[in-house]
Amino acid sequence: MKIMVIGPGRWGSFIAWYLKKIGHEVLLYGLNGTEDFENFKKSRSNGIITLQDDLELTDDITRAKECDVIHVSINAQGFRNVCEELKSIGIKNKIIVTNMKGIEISTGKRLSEVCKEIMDGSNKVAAWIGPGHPQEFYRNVPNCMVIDSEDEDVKELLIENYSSDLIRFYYGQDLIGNEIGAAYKNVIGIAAGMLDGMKISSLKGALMSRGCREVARFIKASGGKELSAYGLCHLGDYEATVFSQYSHNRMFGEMYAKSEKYDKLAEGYYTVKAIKLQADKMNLDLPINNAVYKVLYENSKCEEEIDKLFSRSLKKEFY
Ligand SMILES: NC(=O)C1=CN([C@@H]2O[C@H](COP(=O)(O)OP(=O)(O)OC[C@H]3O[C@@H](n4cnc5c(N)ncnc54)[C@H](OP(=O)(O)O)[C@@H]3O)[C@@H](O)[C@H]2O)C=CC1
Ligand SMILES: O=C(CO)COP(=O)(O)O
Repeated sequence: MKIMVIGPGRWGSFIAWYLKKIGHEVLLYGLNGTEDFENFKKSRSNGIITLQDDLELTDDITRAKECDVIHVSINAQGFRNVCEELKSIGIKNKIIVTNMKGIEISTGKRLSEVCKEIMDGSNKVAAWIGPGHPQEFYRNVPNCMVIDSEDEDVKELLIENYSSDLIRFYYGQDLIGNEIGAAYKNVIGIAAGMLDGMKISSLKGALMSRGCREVARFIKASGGKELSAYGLCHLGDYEATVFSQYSHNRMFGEMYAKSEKYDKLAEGYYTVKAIKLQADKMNLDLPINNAVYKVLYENSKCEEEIDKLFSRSLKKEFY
């Protein structure tokens, strides 16, 4: 297949490298003058991966018209603008794959919903999510991921063409739950980092268990399947987020707890706000999201929020 990947960052560059490695024709699109794209133009490397010589770099978005599939891997809050741009150049009859984890703050929409709202109805949308860091894949450590879509044929086509001994794809069965679970795990990752920063990492087991229950409640209230909280897109992504040295969200949380600055993209910082706004509208009890939100947006101290979580009324485990 001929494929464009939009976003030459940590994950987009890996997606491009991977798709090229398994035999597809790949264009990696970036904006001139941005650090990641300029580095690839100069050295074909970002310090994590080195792109194949015949993987084409382009700054011409209209070349998306030549492709069968368009992947997008930028910051989730910027996705609407990319959809508008693709629409403005007349993109039709393509498969759009979201390689991002987030929920739009201004609308509370999942990324596939944003895409469907804006793009021409002839396009199909899919989400490729689940655990995995480029640093691990690049040293040939395999992982299991998910491709989900409302369109069964698109799911089939992508999974047939993208599976390899490096990535074992599972057929997603709940686009709502999988997109929410993938986005929410970054909030849990920030909470995990805060525990590390406070030197109380032993609470991560409780965080994972209570986190899954909280996410399951939010997924159910949003029309998805509770079970998806326990699938690859959420629980299955905890090792890569709650424990990994490579997780930007975990590292952001750790540094925040230590009052240190972190300048890489941590999607959970935005997702926590999107979820808080939705939870307030839906009158939902999401204590971990609420605690992280209070720390990041209302100047509460991590220790104060832990105390509040522990002094909540006693509950049945599976309420
Ligand atoms: N296992 C998985 O599924 C993983 C998923 N992710 C997800 O991937 C997404 C991206 O994360 P990550 O790669 O770490 O982020 P990065 O910040 O490393 O990469 C984003 C890149 O997109 C570029 N960009 C932003 N806007 C545009 C635009 N309009 N057109 C072209 N390029 C643009 C950025 O340029 P600039 O430098 O100017 O901002 C940057 O190079 C996130 O949603 C993250 O959650 C990440 C890792 C693993
Ligand atoms: O989604 C990821 C791993 O699966 C990447 O997580 P971070 O953005 O926290 O590094």
